[in-house]
Amino acid sequence: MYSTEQSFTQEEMKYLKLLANQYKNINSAATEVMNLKAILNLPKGTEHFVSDIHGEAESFSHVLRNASGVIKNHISAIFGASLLESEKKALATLIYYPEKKLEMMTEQDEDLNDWYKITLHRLVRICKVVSSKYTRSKVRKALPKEFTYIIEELLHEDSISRDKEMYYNEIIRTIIDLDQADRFIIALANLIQRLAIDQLHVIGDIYDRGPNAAAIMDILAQYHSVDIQWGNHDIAWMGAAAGCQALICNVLRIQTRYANLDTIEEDYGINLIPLATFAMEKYANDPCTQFAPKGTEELNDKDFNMIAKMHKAISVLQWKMEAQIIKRHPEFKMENRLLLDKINFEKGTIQIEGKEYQMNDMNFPTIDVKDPYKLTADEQFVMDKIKSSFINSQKLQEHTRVLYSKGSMYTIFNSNLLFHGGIPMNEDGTIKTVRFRGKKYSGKEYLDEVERTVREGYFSKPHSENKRECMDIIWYLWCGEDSPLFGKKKMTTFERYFIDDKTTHKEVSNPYYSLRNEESVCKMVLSAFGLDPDTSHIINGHVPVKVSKGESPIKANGRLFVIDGGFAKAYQKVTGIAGYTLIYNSHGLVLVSHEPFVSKEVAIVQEKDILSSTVALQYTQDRIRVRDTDIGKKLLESIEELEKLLYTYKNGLIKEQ
Ligand SMILES: O=P(O)(O)OC[C@H]1O[C@](O)(COP(=O)(O)O)[C@@H](O)[C@@H]1O
Ligand SMILES: [Mn+2]
Repeated sequence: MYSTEQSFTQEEMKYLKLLANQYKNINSAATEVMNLKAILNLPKGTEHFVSDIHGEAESFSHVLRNASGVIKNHISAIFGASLLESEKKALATLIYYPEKKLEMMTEQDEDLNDWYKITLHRLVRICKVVSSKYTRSKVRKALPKEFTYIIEELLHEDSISRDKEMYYNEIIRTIIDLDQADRFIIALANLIQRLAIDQLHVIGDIYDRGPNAAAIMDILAQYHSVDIQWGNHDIAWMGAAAGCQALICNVLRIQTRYANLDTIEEDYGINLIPLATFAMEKYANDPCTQFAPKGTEELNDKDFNMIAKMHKAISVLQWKMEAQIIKRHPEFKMENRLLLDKINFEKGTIQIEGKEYQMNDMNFPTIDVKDPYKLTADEQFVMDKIKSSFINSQKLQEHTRVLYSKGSMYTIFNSNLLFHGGIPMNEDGTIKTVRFRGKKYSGKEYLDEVERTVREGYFSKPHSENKRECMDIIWYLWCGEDSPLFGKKKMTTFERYFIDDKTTHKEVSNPYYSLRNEESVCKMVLSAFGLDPDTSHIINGHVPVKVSKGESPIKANGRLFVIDGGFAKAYQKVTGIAGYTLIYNSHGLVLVSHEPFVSKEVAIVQEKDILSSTVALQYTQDRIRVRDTDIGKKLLESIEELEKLLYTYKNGLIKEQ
């Protein structure tokens, strides 16, 4: 509170007068202070962290539906021993997949009235618990329009008096009598899912490898509250959508490598006929063995062969387009990635960093030995066509804008520092100073500057020199040594296709990836981002945690978590599990590991959840309240301003309106 000597600067008075327009008198300012103080005491909302989804929309959607175990925990806490395990499972599945589960119930052809009654009662009980963390107004905003009134009545009924209980039962009976039970159950199930998670964090790599990145983007686009930290694969798509040709080739190369042409053609409406025709003609008699697509049990021979040819054609085009960027930017120091001119076309070998290697394939019909990076007229035609399709794909551009508006290089949220890859560091454990666009930056400033450039690359004037420059930098972020999103000495794509000697495939990681095991290093990074090193955490994705080899996702004495456990099916052999997610609720942090997701059908029919285990990391006795969160800090500031306003009213400095 403020003493009578309290005086305000002119600036403050100006601000308080503006505030007085919103809170016109003592009563309204006082009411707001009381409301805000009440919010401060609510338990902190639940945060959900996922990473490296890599196109696996079905597993991702399942993990969102079960909120990494949050819903199951609510069911157990509410019903305890009063329900059989099988009943709890059935209830959980109903909440995750209400439409499908109801369809199955109706097929059973029994009288469902009792089931409806019991189920509706149970769902309302769960709704009461999940909504108790929020203000009434926030819950109201989440309610489905058509049932707002009834749900509010049910949520706030306390069954103390018999009258009330009768009223409550009456509502439920009416819902059933009017054949509205299905609709109502679906609405309640969705509401529970919606309220179970307050904030979703996606720590990068939504795209590539898996079949359905576009579906994931659709889910994220309409999710109630999400932030995204860009991954190297996302940035590649963002650059491609901006029109960077080298990245367009890269994303097409990966789509053909994993035989995911549907994402390109069906989801994004990008016409691949020019590439297919070109590839079929140029590689007519080439089996393109090294370019056989992966995970293709369902493909017929004809498609398989065509995709392999497209894969090779676009890869060669990629190396040509990349060479143009590398030559434009000596400061990228990527000349060692110029490999087409190191091929000895007579001997069938290649010279890399002073050593000669055997090439396993020497059929390069589009490469002019004298000028290996020059595009043939046909290649230029294909490139132009594809580029125009990327730029003009409405859906791709929509999704890219979601990545821009909800995404960033890093996010600081409730004392956690979230980023996909790493902070470039030196061997000695110091943060590396990087020359970027002519100036020197390190750590947070470097990431901020990179982020600004990524935005410029997409939003600045089409066809301008500046846009091209920024798009080149976006390409660098995909595969450059000092890219915080990539962070390896080089990306050995060419070597992986053409050289059998595996020593050439090695991609050496930046020292960050081993240094982050040390608590002191993580604390230093946290401090560099303005966070309290003793209570904050770093959360990363990007590098699959090799659980089967005994690696732990918890590093640096609990200061850092890596939650890339392998949503990507192609990587589950390496990790041994199907992904980690993290939950941060009002009790603390919980790490959840997942088993491979078989299919939606199995999840529903067998009522199979894929949670394999949960580890409570840092659990507090006292519940974490909104006052302890970032939002809480903002609310405390607002309360302080309102108290100043109250003071001005009470001391005649500002008139009530
Ligand atoms: O396993 P794939 O699809 O062949 O991709 C390998 C490439 O992917 C990368 O690992 C980058 O992808 P991630 O960000 O998923 O690790 C490169 O370093 C590597 O060259
Ligand atoms: Mn990655």
